Amino acid sequence: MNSIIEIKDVTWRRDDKTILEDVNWKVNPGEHWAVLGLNGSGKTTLLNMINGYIWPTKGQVSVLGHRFGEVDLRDLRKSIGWVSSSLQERIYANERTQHVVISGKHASIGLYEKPTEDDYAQAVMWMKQLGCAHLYDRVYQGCSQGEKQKILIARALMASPKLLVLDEACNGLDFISREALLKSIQELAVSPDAPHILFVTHHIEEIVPDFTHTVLIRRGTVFASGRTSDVLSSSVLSDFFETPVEVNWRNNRAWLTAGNDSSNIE
Ligand SMILES: Nc1ncnc2c1ncn2[C@@H]1O[C@H](COP(=O)(O)OP(=O)(O)OP(=O)(O)O)[C@@H](O)[C@H]1O
Repeated sequence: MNSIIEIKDVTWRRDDKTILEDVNWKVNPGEHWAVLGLNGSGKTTLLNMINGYIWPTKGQVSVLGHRFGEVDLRDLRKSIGWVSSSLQERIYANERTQHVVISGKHASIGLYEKPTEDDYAQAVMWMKQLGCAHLYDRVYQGCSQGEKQKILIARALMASPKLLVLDEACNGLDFISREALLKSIQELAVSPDAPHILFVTHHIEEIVPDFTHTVLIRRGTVFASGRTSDVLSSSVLSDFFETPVEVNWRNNRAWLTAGNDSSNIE
């Protein structure tokens, strides 16, 4: 497979509005990407396109080596895991954690078949990988926000996806829960046969070193993309945010502070 994702000259218009414009972006095998953009910049639209929920007005999309128009999108979606807040809201309140995880095997909400021994064994394996095996047999709704995210990631892994989209996975987490989740995601990223990860965020400090590459989305266009260490520089980000910011690297992570002149931040 030459590329995991290839988006060529893609534009998407809705009504009179251009939501994505001339987007070019390539994810190669072996890369994990952070997707960073402000509210309304077009990240979700781009993800919806990658998952085949919307079709480009212009340009070409290939995902996991399949060109849109030449592939059954329902089949393709089986290879894509997606964890988002909208999924969080759909899980049944009284479901046990291991059953939430097992439901990922067929991407269903709830279970329609009696799980096999093998299903339970796999659920435990993925819960261990995510550092949440201690939550086995707990009621899902009783888990904390960070614990729920780990369970939902384990759920997505039950289908052995080749691409895993984590959409604002750290939203609503306190510092400790956020760091615990990021640690689990990093361990997943370096594990054998790890899926390619797309980590969508508003926050630079969530971009851990295993996200080898970063794409910056602004107003429906790719502002910059490339190796994370190159993209997350003070000069690139000051241009991106259109206000001076300073990036400090600590433990291979970029930390952002407003620069001298923060008068543009309202
Ligand atoms: N179906 C649609 N019809 C019209 N406008 C849309 C549609 N989908 C998205 N938009 C608009 O496109 C822009 C980009 O939205 P999108 O949800 O992709 O941004 P985002 O980067 O994911 O934002 P956030 O970080 O706030 O979730 C927004 O202005 C949004 O209102």
